[in-house]
Amino acid sequence: MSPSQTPRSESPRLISTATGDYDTSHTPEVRQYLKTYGLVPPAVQSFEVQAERCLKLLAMKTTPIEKFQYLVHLKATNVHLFYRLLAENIKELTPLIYTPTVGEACVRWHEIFTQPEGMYLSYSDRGNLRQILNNWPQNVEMTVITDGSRILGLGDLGVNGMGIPVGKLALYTACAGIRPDATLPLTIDLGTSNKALREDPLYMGSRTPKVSADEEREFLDELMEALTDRWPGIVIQFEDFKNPFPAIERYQNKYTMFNDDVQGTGAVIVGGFINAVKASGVPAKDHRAVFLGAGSAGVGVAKQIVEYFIKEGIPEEEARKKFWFVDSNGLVTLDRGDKLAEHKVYFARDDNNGRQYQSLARLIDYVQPTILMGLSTIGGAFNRDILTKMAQINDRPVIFPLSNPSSKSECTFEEAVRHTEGRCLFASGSPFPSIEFGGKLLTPGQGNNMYVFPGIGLGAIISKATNVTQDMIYASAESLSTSLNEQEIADGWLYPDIRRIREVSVVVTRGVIRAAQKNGVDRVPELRTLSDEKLDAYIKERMYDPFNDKEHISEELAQLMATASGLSGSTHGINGIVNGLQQSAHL
Ligand SMILES: NC(=O)C1=CN([C@@H]2O[C@H](COP(=O)(O)OP(=O)(O)OC[C@H]3O[C@@H](n4cnc5c(N)ncnc54)[C@H](O)[C@@H]3O)[C@@H](O)[C@H]2O)C=CC1
Ligand SMILES: CC(=O)C(=O)O
Ligand SMILES: [Mg+2]
Repeated sequence: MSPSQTPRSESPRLISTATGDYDTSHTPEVRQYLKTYGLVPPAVQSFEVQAERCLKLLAMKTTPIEKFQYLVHLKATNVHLFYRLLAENIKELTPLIYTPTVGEACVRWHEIFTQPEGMYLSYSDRGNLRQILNNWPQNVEMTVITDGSRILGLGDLGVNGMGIPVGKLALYTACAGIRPDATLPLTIDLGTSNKALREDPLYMGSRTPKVSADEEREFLDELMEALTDRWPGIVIQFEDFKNPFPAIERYQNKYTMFNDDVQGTGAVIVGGFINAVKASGVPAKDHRAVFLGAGSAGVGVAKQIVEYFIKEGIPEEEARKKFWFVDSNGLVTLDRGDKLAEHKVYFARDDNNGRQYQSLARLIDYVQPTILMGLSTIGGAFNRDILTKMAQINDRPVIFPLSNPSSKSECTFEEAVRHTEGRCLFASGSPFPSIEFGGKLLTPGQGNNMYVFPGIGLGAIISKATNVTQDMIYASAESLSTSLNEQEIADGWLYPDIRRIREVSVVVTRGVIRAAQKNGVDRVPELRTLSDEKLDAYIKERMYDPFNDKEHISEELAQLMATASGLSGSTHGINGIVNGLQQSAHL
């Protein structure tokens, strides 16, 4: 074919975002078809060659933020290549698009912004939300919403919080294969309590203080209705709200929604906790947990551990008493003299005999806990003294510093290992490197909701669930705990290798779908009769594969790609296609 020939068809073409059109892996025939012939350098390049260039470019960037920006650019210009690169390097790249780097990116969002990557809806837009949603050009299956009011452990960052929905949804695509063009990062601009941002000339949100709780509720009522009207079947994840409880209460039985910080975090920690309990050698009934931080994540985690204890045969009243919470005012007790937020009351102690504990160290002496959880946003709070105490009390202390990003982690992996003589059962919210200790290579667990939210979302989408029930959330935890392979179990890991996240997400998705069916909230009866094996195959088939994007490609184009690769009519994936491409000479 000569470059001057017209393409064989005007439409339909690759329509996702057209960002894959300039992919240098396309053959001359495909370029002709896409009308990109001559607009792309002549050589046809395999993914391996493309990846080599991307990784070299990434290595040339000296700071995490520069690397983050390069990956934002890659996603905007070649979405499939971005996801191929991410799939092949998930362990190395996740810290650059998610915690910890996304934390710094959000803090500096107003300085580093180059292009919009989602929707912004402001309080002043109320009354028109449904109409504004029409401006989003694609069909949406999954949205992540934040109001930016508690971004990781970094406080209220207003609309700078957009990095979080963008990062979470990139993981939805990378980990569970939700199509990138079916995701909507959504930031609602309800004002911010962050005065410095309000006064910064580069800040891109409203320069007003945060609206009241009543105003927020009215706005969210309109938004939830608008979203489900515009995209019936949409799954809505709430993320990083300072006070997430009213929305959970109000919407969980009305819409297909969940809150990731309360419910997703609870599930991921139960998933690892089940394995930690087994490894600790201490039966569930003998565990005692001290939590530093009694916010949405802390209470969400503890509530789900209570559910686990109950399933282990421990009565609820006894299970509830296994928790001691410390917040910024000390041990949470019923008689400490301040008005407790409603979510803390369930775990507030009434057996403290009037004694109030301000110091974590003294509380540890008093409780003698087997478990220490950190969801406090206080970096370094698990200091040498605290860790040493935990090691003195327990053979295998459970140490979970879960605050994000890394700077807010209550301790590092190295500190936990060193001060517990390598005996701790450890998971942190942000990743830490493996370390050598006592002649062994020790690898930390990452107790981050990224292990479950992709499967919760995909399970709800596939089963067309009317609601995300608590059983679906709990099922994600149980499924996660069973997803470790023999080697991971033998090595004493609490969570599976993140490099297997797509396999793990299939297991989690299946568990979530089965729970939806059990609760009768599913709307795809055909899936009920499938065996687990067949359901897994169905889930995998449904997942977007950046190496072999079959959707939104016309038959003609698919044929053209397959012909070029010598795989006519087959869907063997990019590797097959790439091998073919490498052999085909450019014109
Ligand atoms: N690993 C994971 O998957 C997740 C981690 N997180 C992290 O958990 C942290 C907390 O999140 P939320 O509970 O939503 O925030 P939050 O603001 O609702 O709660 C923070 C809690 O820490 C307490 N606190 C603050 N200063 C303290 C101090 N000096 N001593 C003792 N307690 C203190 C507060 O009183 C409050 O109870 C954040 O860093 C967040 O990034 C949250 C969700 C998921
Ligand atoms: C991981 C997460 O959701 C958080 O730190 O808020
Ligand atoms: Mg969060």
